[in-house]
Amino acid sequence: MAGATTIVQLRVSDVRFPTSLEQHGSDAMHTEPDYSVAYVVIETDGGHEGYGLTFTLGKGTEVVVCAVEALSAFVVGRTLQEIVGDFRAFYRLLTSDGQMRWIGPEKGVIQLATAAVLNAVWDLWARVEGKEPRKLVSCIDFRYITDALTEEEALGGCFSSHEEMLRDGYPAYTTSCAWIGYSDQQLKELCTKALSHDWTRFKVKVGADLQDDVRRCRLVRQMIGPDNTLMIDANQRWDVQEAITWVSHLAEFKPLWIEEPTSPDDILGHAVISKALAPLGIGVATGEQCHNRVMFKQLLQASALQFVQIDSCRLGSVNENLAVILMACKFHVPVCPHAGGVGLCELVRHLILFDYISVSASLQNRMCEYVDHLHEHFKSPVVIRNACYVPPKDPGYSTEMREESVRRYQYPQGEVWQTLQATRGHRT
Ligand SMILES: C[C@H](O)[C@@H](O)CC(=O)C(=O)O
Ligand SMILES: [Mg+2]
Repeated sequence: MAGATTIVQLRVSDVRFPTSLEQHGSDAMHTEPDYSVAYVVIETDGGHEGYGLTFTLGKGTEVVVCAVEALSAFVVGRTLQEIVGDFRAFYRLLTSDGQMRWIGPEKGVIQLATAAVLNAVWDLWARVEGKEPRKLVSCIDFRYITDALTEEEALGGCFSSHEEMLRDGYPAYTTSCAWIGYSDQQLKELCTKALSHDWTRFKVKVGADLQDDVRRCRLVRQMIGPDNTLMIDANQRWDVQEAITWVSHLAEFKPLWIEEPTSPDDILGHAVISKALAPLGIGVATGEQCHNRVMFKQLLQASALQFVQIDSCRLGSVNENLAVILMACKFHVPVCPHAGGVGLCELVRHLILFDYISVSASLQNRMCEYVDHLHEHFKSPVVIRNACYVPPKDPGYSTEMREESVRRYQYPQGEVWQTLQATRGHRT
């Protein structure tokens, strides 16, 4: 790395997209999401910039913005070299401040803010220089997980060639055909279109009404045929026994997994559901609201999930995602990241390529979520070829948004929101 680079400024914006107008992103628990981000820009004295974000659903983004501002004092004035020279210590500084940790620790709003800030640091670092495995493992805080994974074990990973990824890409599945607010007609049209673009794996939102679920799953299964893959996602709608009963009614449609059947905090509940559904050939997937490595450790130790859904903006950035990817490998559970939202596909492709090239060296039962909204707002948007993620080429973590997008969608002063409020009285 060149000479010392001091971070002199951190800016954060509340950027919201009115996706609820067309029910994009809707599910049984989040019926009208406005996909949003707390968007962070850090600037160095040498004129370098790093970009970071965390994903939100509209209201409350202002709270995350406030938490990012509270964390900025740990970042501004430090050199990049100081931070990445002992990234593990810096992660701990951010998450373990003797006063601030009281509003976490490592969970909720403060953890989302940590992700946004650290994603910006990773982006800055990746723009400035390359990295090697020992360095990456040194970024992980092993506190609370050494009973499941030690640093020595983490260093002994498998390695695979990146040539295959450059040639074929990383397999993806689509969630864009079957949000809960979409009509049956929309489902049909979107499935037809996706099939014509070589998609073979489809996720359907369920959990609001059983008869609707039966009809929608039947429709999608008929559209995609018996050989393509179907997943279902309840977004935490049920109690444990209710989940087992409800999903058993949907078993005839042969879903590969039920995602987030119950509270994301209920590890033993997930274990009970996993055990009950295993004879039906249905696995449990969870993680998009799993806020730290310790929760994932317990889910893995309790055999409570069969698919690990890391999230680039829910866990404390790359540092924690690396820890979870390595633990999942040790427990032989495939990582199938959560993506979509705003920018999650852009970020997560880096993590999934790391999993394949440096950790698992396997594609068995592995695929990464894809949602086809809002990529146009990013400077290095995701590229999908034959239903696979194409490896990114630009330096950095692909977190940089287009300036015009940030300006137009800034909440509430951006012109998009001003116009919506004036013309349609869109709720704020
Ligand atoms: C509110 C979000 O759109 C959520 O439904 C996303 C999700 O569960 C998924 O992509 O999986
Ligand atoms: Mg989900």
